[in-house]
Amino acid sequence: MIEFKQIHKSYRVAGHDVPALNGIDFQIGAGEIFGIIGHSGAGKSTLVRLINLLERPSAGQVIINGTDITALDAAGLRAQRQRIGMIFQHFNLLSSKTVAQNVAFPLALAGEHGKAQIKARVAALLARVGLTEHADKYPAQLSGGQKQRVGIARALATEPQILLCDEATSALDPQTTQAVLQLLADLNRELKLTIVLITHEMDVVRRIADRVAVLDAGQVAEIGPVAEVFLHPQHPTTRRFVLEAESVDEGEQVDDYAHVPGRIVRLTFTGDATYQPLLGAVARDAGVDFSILAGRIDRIKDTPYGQLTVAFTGGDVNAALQQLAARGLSIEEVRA
Ligand SMILES: Nc1ncnc2c1ncn2[C@@H]1O[C@H](COP(=O)(O)OP(=O)(O)OP(=O)(O)O)[C@@H](O)[C@H]1O
Repeated sequence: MIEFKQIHKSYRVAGHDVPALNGIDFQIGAGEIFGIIGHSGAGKSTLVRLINLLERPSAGQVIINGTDITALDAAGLRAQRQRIGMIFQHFNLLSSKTVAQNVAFPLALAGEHGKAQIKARVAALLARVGLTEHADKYPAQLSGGQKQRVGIARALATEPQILLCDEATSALDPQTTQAVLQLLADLNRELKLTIVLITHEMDVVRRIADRVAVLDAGQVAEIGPVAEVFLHPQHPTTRRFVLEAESVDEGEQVDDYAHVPGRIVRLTFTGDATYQPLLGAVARDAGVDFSILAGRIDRIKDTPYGQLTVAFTGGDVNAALQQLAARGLSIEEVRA
């Protein structure tokens, strides 16, 4: 478990303190995939770099599995860092070393492994990330997705319990992003690896994270299970991220509905309800008509969800909405 306790961090720039984090106080559970999302300058990189003490807090504590890492001595910190892997947006591979040598590097650095042992471990890691036949190539000969797989294999070499991902898919195309996220999700399950990923893309969080914290100006604006935060965003920053992810312009949409008669609501279905014919049954029962103005069915990690914007006319609309709510749908009024 990773605990941030009353973290403050400022940078000293030209004689002035520039605040980056302002009272961060939350926990990340062991084995979780935890997303940290925020706009540029929100403090994401600073926060994630506190976990391996690439940055030190100005005040507060970072506690990992009960140990206050801000209080460790140099040897303690070295040992702690081996239990934390990190991958980066631009991969940070050594260009003069082969794929296998890049992956072997942290093992050689740790100094605890013999040559044969390193060779076997590197082979196993490369097989796991699907790069066996690229072992002797140099980074420049690989695609972006392959480079990030090398980054992942290298980060996992010392068998860390925590993997930090700093915009790890931001330089990749959508298809490659999907494959790398799938690999991270599989590794999380297989190795019970805790994954902390920072991103400015809600879609990355939606695909693999269990929980998310939305950072805004150095503070946590919103935190919770991804489905909750994504489907019912409370903070304006979160709403903006969700709308970006869905390519929806809410203002435009409401204007478009100006000529649509009836009461307009947004219905959110999750889990099994997503595939049930609830809307038709309830409409028949309450004697209302409905027209669907917008809709999507998608997944948040493994949970299917549907969101429909619907205009109800005629009959007893209140009764229809009550019935839908009773069946577990959540209902937001778009226009009364
Ligand atoms: N080494 C540094 N020296 C001075 N100021 C810094 C340093 N690193 C970050 N900052 C400042 O701290 C604040 C938070 O930066 P940080 O890089 O953590 O944000 P971020 O959310 O990761 O942004 P981005 O997505 O652009 O990387 C910003 O105001 C930034 O200018």
